[in-house]
Amino acid sequence: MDISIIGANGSTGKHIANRILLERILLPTDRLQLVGRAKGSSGQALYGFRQDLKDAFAERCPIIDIALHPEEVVADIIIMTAGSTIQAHNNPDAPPPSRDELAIYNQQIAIPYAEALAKYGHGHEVVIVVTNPVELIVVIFSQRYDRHRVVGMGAYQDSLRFRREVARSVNVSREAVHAMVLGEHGDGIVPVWSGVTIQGFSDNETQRAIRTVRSSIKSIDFPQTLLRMRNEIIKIAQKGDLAEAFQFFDKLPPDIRIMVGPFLTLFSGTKTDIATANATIDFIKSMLSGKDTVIAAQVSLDREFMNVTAPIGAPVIISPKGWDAVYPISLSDGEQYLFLETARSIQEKMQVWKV
Ligand SMILES: NC(=O)c1ccc[n+]([C@@H]2O[C@H](COP(=O)([O-])OP(=O)(O)OC[C@H]3O[C@@H](n4cnc5c(N)ncnc54)[C@H](O)[C@@H]3O)[C@@H](O)[C@H]2O)c1
Repeated sequence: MDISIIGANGSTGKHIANRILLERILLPTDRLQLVGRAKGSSGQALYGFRQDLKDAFAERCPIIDIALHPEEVVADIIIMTAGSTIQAHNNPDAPPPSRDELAIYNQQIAIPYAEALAKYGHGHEVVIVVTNPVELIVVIFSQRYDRHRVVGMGAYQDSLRFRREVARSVNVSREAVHAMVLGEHGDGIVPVWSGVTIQGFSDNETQRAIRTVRSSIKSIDFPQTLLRMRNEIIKIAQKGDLAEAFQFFDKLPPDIRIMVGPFLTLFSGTKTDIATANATIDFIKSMLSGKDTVIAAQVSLDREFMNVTAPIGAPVIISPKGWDAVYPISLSDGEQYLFLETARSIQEKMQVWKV
């Protein structure tokens, strides 16, 4: 098996490469391809990065090659991590950072890779999209290549965060909580409270626990609550008191923490690259396990779920071929409303971004 990481010299790309080798996802006879751009420092730095990986993993290293042009990308699994990332700012009058700011720039990076894949690919590649805005980059690849072989990591990572935050609030381990986040990897997230199960809790106990910890009784109130709480915490972070901001964060409801956590991390001057690499590796392992696994991921829907046609986080069955089908979970009325509103908002953005 071959894996290609586009943007391998970036912080997320590097962590992913390291984890692939650490967890022996590739055998010494397999190939890892590190992809950078010919113009710019990353192309040069990849030669050094390859050397560092060889030093670290010696005979456990797969064959590592370097590609500096989109048409040279060849692999069974292509991980798209190239692109710019959002920056924190300290201007209280400016809107909070949003992944949407990256659209124009990252779109231009993704298109040549999607076109090269459509032209030179063997048709069996699976593309895992990490680059933001995830929905946009998923649609760019899906328009040019088999959409069932393109999946975005955002909803998967948000779901892992949701499980962890619920677990933290009810004092169990993340493994004991099953939960999904659908919708957008951004303000339009849809935490599916109606589907939460907690190992060791009866249905009644689960419902009681959820009522105690969730941010709003009704899903339709969630977006407003999220905006209000996020603005409050960003103000504290912009004052420069990150210790206080993280104390405030710990008291927030779990569905708010999913969204606020990455922003607060950004304001502290660091990134979410380790968690993202971890989620990507987790995802690849599930995909390669051969078992039909249901996960939340951004895919380009064509009416398979709630009659929506948009790139959006949906419950899908994944396999080594990508996503085979949507898994028909039922949502509460409020969650359905949120999901459809998010789909409408994503469709509007796609029109603005002209895809
Ligand atoms: N989905 C998620 O949960 C999640 C989490 C973290 C980051 N991200 C996204 O992943 C992307 C990368 O984030 P990062 O923190 O690693 O950024 P980074 O700036 O550290 O790395 C980006 C890399 O992309 C490379 N690059 C730029 N243009 C390229 C091109 N044309 N071809 C090949 N490589 C190119 C750069 O040289 C750089 O090495 C961003 O869009 C970020 O928003 C997503």
